[in-house]
Amino acid sequence: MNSIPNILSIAGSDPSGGAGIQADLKSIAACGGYGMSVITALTAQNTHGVRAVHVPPAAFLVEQLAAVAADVRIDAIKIGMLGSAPNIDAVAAFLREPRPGPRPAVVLDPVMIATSGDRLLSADADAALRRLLPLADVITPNIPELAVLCDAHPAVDWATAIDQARSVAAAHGVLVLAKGGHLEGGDCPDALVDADGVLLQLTGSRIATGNTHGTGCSLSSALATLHARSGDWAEALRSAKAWLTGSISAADELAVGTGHGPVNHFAWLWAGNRLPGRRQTTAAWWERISAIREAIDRLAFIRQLSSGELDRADFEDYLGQDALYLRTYAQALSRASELAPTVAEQRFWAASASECLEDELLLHRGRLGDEVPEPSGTTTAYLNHLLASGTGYAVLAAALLPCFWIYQDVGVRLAAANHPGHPYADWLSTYASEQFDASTARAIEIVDDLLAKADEELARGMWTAFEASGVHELRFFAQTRADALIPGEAVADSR
Ligand SMILES: Nc1ncnc2c1ncn2[C@@H]1O[C@H](COP(=O)(O)OP(=O)(O)O)[C@@H](O)[C@H]1O
Ligand SMILES: Cc1ncc(COP(=O)(O)OP(=O)(O)O)c(N)n1
Repeated sequence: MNSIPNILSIAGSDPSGGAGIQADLKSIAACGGYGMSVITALTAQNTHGVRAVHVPPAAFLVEQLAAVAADVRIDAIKIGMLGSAPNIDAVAAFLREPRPGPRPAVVLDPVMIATSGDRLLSADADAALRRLLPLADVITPNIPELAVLCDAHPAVDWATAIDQARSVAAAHGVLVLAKGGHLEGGDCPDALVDADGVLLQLTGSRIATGNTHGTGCSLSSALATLHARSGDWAEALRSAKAWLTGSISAADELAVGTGHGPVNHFAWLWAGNRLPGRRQTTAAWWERISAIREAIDRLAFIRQLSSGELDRADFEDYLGQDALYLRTYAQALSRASELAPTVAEQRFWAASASECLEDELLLHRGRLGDEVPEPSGTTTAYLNHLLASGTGYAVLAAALLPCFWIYQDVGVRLAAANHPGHPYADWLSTYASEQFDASTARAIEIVDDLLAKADEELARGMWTAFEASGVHELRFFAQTRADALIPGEAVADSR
């Protein structure tokens, strides 16, 4: 079970290790992620400032992005120094590309000028950067960058900074993290702001140190990583700020350069602090059972049903087991209705049970007559698993979900393969159902809500029930003669 999110940093290199991708990779690791870095620009800088900047052709940035995305699941993206307008456009195109799986959250640190005063974005790139802003979920400008984004003078007080953040959020449809690092005074507040105002404000005391090189890079990477773990911006910001404060407090323990030195990224962990646990979501579960889903798609039964080559006797075997399955599955749905804490959820499960029995009558009896086969060992094992999960609502809901979700997902491809002369045209036409799509979405929503409220032990139990049902789905589809695979082997191959 993989609980370490993959975080992609798209940023420039700081050879002194305090800012840029070097800071990003340290921050991602310190906050519990696996860091990857696509490099936009090389700087020659140290703790005193930037001596030179080299921006390679945007085509090479495109190559790097494509190589990573072709192979690695990306759970979140942090964007830092982009250097040039062509680089910005290349990143915008990458973010717009459709790809399978949940969309990664994007944190954009609109790096323009280093605290040392050196430019890190070419002067002609401001317009391109504005076009990129709406593709991010959160942007993290410092006070001077915020001023550029709203064509105003840099704020000299916190209230003005918040006003500017609100106007940028409204103009670009993005959350803005306003940061107080560049203000005078003993406080160092940060606030998450949307078009309507402050969503969350965190106060903090200014730590008396000159070693704050790379704090912006570090904070934005930490935010992306912690959001990938928790799924919640407010929670991610609280944890990121606590971690960064610890890292700034311990910055003077390092002896790196004689200027404006870096923060101590691992001090917080070395002091024995623990990261918050990763919050689970059904989207992540769905990813984790991708091998099971792919194995289902590879089954001869599915492929032959899709092409129309499936032997009629194999089809009838499947229908017989499906009819038996649906009867007891309806009991498990009714049990969920009995356990549901709200009337809305009670009604949802009860309606699903009723639809399931109607399907059994309409779809199966019409084709099979009154002949009811014996349940196979595979069918019995799946049903026993569902009935045994009925001791608690959350675990039962998680166990029921794959039957909605996998059936709907496989059904999309089967329905697409249908055509007027298809030998199983009437059966395949039952797969494209907007009503079933809506029920699947509702079941996902219910299980996600339950997961958000579950403690670690319950979440583990829910995942175990969900994964087991995924395996039972595979075995169920694999049980006809069409598949030479022994179901146990198919499952072993898929995990
Ligand atoms: N001396 C400091 N003490 C505590 N927190 C600081 C200090 N300097 C910066 N921070 C925090 O570091 C983060 C980055 O802030 P800021 O310096 O405003 O951005 P940037 O590094 O992008 O210029 C913010 O969370 C800010 O509150
Ligand atoms: C390569 C590179 N990227 C970004 C920055 C700017 O760093 P930031 O975290 O905004 O902090 P300061 O060091 O400017 O306070 C950089 N210097 N180099």
